[in-house]
Amino acid sequence: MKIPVMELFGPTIQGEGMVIGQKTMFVRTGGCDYSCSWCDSSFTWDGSARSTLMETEAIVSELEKIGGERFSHVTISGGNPALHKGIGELIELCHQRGWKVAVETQGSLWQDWMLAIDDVTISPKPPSSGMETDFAKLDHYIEQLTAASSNASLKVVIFDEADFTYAEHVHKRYPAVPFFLQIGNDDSTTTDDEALVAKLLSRFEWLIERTIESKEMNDVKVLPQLHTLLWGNKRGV
Ligand SMILES: C[S@@+](CC[C@H](N)C(=O)[O-])C[C@H]1O[C@@H](n2cnc3c(N)ncnc32)[C@H](O)[C@@H]1O
Ligand SMILES: Nc1nc2[nH]cc(C(=O)O)c2c(=O)[nH]1
Ligand code: SF4
Ligand SMILES: [Mg+2]
Repeated sequence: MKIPVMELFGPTIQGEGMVIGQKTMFVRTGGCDYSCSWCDSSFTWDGSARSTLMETEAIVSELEKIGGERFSHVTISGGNPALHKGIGELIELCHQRGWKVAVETQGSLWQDWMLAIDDVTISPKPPSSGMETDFAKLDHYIEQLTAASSNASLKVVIFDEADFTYAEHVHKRYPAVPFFLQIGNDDSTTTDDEALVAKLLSRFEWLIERTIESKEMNDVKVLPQLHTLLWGNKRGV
């Protein structure tokens, strides 16, 4: 089956969430059912860049070509990878080669292949994104993953106080799911890395302090986007 691919890159490290630091390749798919105001990968859905329709075997060959034998983990992100049925076949091909597979999605669309993923990150969107969470859909998502004992986590990006309140609500609704807070990057186009890092570290400190204050947030992890601290807004890292 064919999948629209925006970019394939790596090996790099996973810069976010539950498997932060994990050496991994990335497959970034095209298209999203959301349009978050601060999306750092808006080229996947805003028409500014083109995807390439690729057979799953060709994706695997390309990963082998650019990553050689220097990886055993593949992260599928987007856009929303859950738009694409063909990813089930891609997961199978990766597993046949002994690679683990992670996915990044916002939890708005379900695919049965989600149950075959080794690390599922669900990132529901807070008010600052301009998107609205369909909690009935998210409930269903979490139920299916929990029933299958999937290795899943929730990750909420935080820009402001309203986002923090939203995150408290989400964590309270799904207390058994490992929960991550991630600092938001409000300037995902600047090339001034020094100023960007200074701003992100100061926002990170604010988020840590805010979390320390909150009695709803006793069992959470607070993280930056490690790749942004290291490489700024550079694409393909
Ligand atoms: C580009 S999205 C693609 C996967 C999926 N559409 C999603 O949103 O989960 C990958 C991750 O980047 C996060 N992200 C996007 N823009 C960001 C920004 N400006 N600052 C911090 N995190 C951001 C998303 O919340 C998500 O967790
Ligand atoms: N290094 C690195 N880590 C990431 N974690 C999530 C990413 C994404 O854009 O989905 C991402 C990315 O683009 N690069
Ligand atoms: S859901 Fe993810 S890819 Fe889609 S617009 Fe939001 S951050 Fe970007
Ligand atoms: Mg990213």
